[in-house]
Amino acid sequence: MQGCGNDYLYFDCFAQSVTDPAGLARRFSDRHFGVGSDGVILILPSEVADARMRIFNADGSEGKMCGNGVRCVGKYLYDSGRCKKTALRIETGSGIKTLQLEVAGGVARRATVGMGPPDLRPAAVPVLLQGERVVNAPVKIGGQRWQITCVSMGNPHCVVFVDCVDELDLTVLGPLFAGSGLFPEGINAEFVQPLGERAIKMRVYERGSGETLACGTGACAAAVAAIAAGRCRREEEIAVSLPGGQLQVRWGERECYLSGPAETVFCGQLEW
Ligand SMILES: N[C@@H](CCC[C@H](N)C(=O)O)C(=O)O
Repeated sequence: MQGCGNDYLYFDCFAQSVTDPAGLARRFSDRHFGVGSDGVILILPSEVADARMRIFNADGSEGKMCGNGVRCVGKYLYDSGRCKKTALRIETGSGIKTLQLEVAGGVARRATVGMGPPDLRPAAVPVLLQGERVVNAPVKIGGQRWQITCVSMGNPHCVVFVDCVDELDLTVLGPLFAGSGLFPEGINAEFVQPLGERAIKMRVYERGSGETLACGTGACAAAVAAIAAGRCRREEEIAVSLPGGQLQVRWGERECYLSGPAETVFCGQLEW
């Protein structure tokens, strides 16, 4: 399934167990020698919610949360009949997320997720700035000066505002940020071009997967950073344009809400 082109291989673990999800992700995420994906997501039974999800990046590392993935998990639960409810609760590595599905023609097409409160003082902030609110903080990465805003959406994000995202070479910049030594837990780096008070355009270099067509937690982090930096208005829903499509983010009183599509690409069986 994919959400704005952020594609994962999903395994229904209600009826089977996957013993080596990290190895599976490394083997089958490869776009030439595998199936091709940004990683693997396991859909598991939960004792406290309708289901539990675990996300593994393409390099086998485990993430705590995936905004595009959790929408697809909701779609799978509904479409497969495992949980025929439009209001769902999914357990993730960063807590239980609530989902509201939009159904048309008998299948779930879109979902809105309560992503939890953003944290502008995340534990995984750059070592130099630990404990501080990191908004437009000056740092030097790759011999160049940048202003970074750090946001945790259950996973770590570093947001940088730029004039034009299309001009950037993320295959160079992404590894520079990741390898800067500032982010002990690794980092999802979002490069964001403000488009007004209610819209931003962004590209993302994800921890463990490289550049992806979209990142749900990243879209929330970017919108929160744009509001914190005074570039967008908190009262408005923010349209986030990504290479794979558009997501909507609203920073409500208590938490962030992420809305966007969820689509099935194909179903099949893997022999491994
Ligand atoms: N693409 C995801 C985030 C996946 C996990 C991330 N790479 C990490 O390691 O934190 C999303 O849609 O949020």
